[in-house]
Amino acid sequence: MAQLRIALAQVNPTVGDLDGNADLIVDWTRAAADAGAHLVAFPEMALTGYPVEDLALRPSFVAASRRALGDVARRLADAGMGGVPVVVGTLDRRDGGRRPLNAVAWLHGGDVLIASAKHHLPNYGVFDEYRIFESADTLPVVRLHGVDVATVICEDLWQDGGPVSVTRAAGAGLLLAVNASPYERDKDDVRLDLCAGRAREAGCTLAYVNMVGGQDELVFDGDSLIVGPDGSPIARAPQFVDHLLITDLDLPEASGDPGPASVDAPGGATFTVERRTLSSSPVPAYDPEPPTVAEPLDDLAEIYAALVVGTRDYARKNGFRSVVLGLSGGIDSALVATIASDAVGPENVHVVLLPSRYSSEGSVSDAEDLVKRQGVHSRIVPISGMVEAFEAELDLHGLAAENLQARIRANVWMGLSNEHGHLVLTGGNKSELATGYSTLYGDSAGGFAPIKDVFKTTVWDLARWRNTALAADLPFLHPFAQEPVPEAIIVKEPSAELRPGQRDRDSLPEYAVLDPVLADYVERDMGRDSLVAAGHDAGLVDRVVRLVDLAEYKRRQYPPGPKITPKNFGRDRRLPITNRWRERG
Ligand SMILES: Nc1ncnc2c1ncn2[C@@H]1O[C@H](COP(=O)(O)OP(=O)(O)OC[C@H]2O[C@@H]([n+]3cccc(C(=O)O)c3)[C@H](O)[C@@H]2O)[C@@H](O)[C@H]1O
Ligand SMILES: Nc1ncnc2c1ncn2[C@@H]1O[C@H](COP(=O)(O)OP(=O)(O)OP(=O)(O)O)[C@@H](O)[C@H]1O
Ligand SMILES: NC(=O)CC[C@H](N)C(=O)O
Repeated sequence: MAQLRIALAQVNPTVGDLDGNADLIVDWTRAAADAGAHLVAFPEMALTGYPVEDLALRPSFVAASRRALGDVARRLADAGMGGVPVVVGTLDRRDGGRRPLNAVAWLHGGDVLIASAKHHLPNYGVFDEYRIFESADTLPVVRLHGVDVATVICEDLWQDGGPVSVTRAAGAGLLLAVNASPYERDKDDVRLDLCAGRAREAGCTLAYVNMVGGQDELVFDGDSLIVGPDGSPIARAPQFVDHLLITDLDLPEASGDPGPASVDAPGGATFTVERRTLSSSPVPAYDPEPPTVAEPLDDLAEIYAALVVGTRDYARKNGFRSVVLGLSGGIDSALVATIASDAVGPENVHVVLLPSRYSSEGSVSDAEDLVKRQGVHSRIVPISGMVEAFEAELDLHGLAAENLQARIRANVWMGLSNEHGHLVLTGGNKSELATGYSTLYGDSAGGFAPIKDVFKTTVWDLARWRNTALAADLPFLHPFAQEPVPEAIIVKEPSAELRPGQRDRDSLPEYAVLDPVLADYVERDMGRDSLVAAGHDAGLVDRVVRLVDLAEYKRRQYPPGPKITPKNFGRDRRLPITNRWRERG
């Protein structure tokens, strides 16, 4: 056996920021080298950020990415780190290739030593990789201190018959997977099982490095890990934070046999095994450090973390230091304000209380209680006068007059955003987006929507969870002196307060009944008959399905927000707006 100290760099790159990401790679390699690592691995497309979407189709970006990779290799060597091999995901192109490659490169001694590319291109859910990349059939195997290390890229683990299926025959002693695997609820357990199964298939230890941070509607949770050849966990990084996972591994030494130059995979592809040797003699024995094994977060903690990180990184990476939102005294805007305080700090959160003639007493007093608890900036802008002026000029009645209030509120947020440079946060939840229960250009206006993928029942759960959570539970929670969400806001009946006595339940089924139907229809794509067969009331199903189908046009105009479920409204669910298909009984 040979000893190797592996560093998995769970970093947060920014899409398109080649210079900033290059600095990240150099800085983290330095930290890994200082910790005595023999190999440092960065996530999939760490140099470009992920996903680059159609930027990959722009020759200027591909060329700049290729130049940046060579520059990083030279910078590492110039800084005295050329002796530590660095494995990094990047964007590449084959001479004469039709499309670019989602690639992984080994940097060593100032050079780009070897570059291979992803075989399985995910093209479902939020992914569009067939559109932008071409697939490759190579398995790189690099001999490092006597251990043969093979590399694969993210989706290559998720599909059968790819490079993992030939790793055992290629004789690898360590399989290194570089990933950009977005968060969704419970995915950490799925990934652990997946890695365990692939380690057993490959017959060797598997090291999995994932990205962390937010990119538009995706949030990467990190959760990098290492499992042994029998699938048993060896090391695990904490979720949602930058982390250098350093682990000492005992790995089998490569045999003298040069191994096959190509291997047929069970699915029919033939993989070329591209071999290089960096050093064939083992590292002298040293005292290994105990591995880090972080506990995964529980369900509500990880959802909340995803919402905070998604909001924080959207604001930061788009140049916003502060946010503004309407605070109504209802639970949705209360939770969004709390997420915002955790994401950018209460000193950078500006809330506006916009009472109308229909606002309840608690609308202002409960909102003010939250302002006091969290220490955010607030102002009151009564809207009755603006509404009356508008009504008088336009002669609006009924729903048109009701919606006017929501639109005037949105004008206030956008005005303050234009004036002070705040990002406007939008308060709609997934139950509202699903049923179209929001006003176009009114409460649905804004730049980023932190809870758009969170069903209303989970909104309440998260508010309760946050009131009990301590800064020790998650490193980025603000240490409020008291519970940040007033109990009065959590227990009150939901209402848009656009007309006297309006309650959500006059327009929608109770959320406890609605949300399970929505989960089955929206996230599991069940048709009308399957929904009824699953036990949902037939009348309720017909009503809900109709509301969802008719609201597609509203969703298409909704701001982006963090994905936390298996199917979000956004890249995950693409339906025609003009659509006469109706689910019928
Ligand atoms: N297929 C299509 N493609 C493009 N546009 C389409 C369209 N169909 C209608 N439209 C447009 O959409 C308009 C109707 O949508 P919209 O103006 O939103 O109005 P609408 O959906 O009729 O009313 C908003 C509803 O949201 C409720 N709500 C719930 C929670 C909070 C709030 C709040 O504001 O705080 C509101 C409110 O009580 C009311 O029931 C039509 O007048 C038309 O202009
Ligand atoms: N009186 C108000 N002052 C400030 N903002 C408001 C007011 N009323 C509504 N809004 C804005 O419009 C959004 C939509 O209102 P909606 O009633 O759907 O949500 P909510 O009041 O936060 O929660 P709930 O639905 O539980 O009452 C709010 O989140 C808030 O941003
Ligand atoms: N970047 C990828 O290839 C990600 C795809 C993979 N199924 C995941 O979600 O982890």
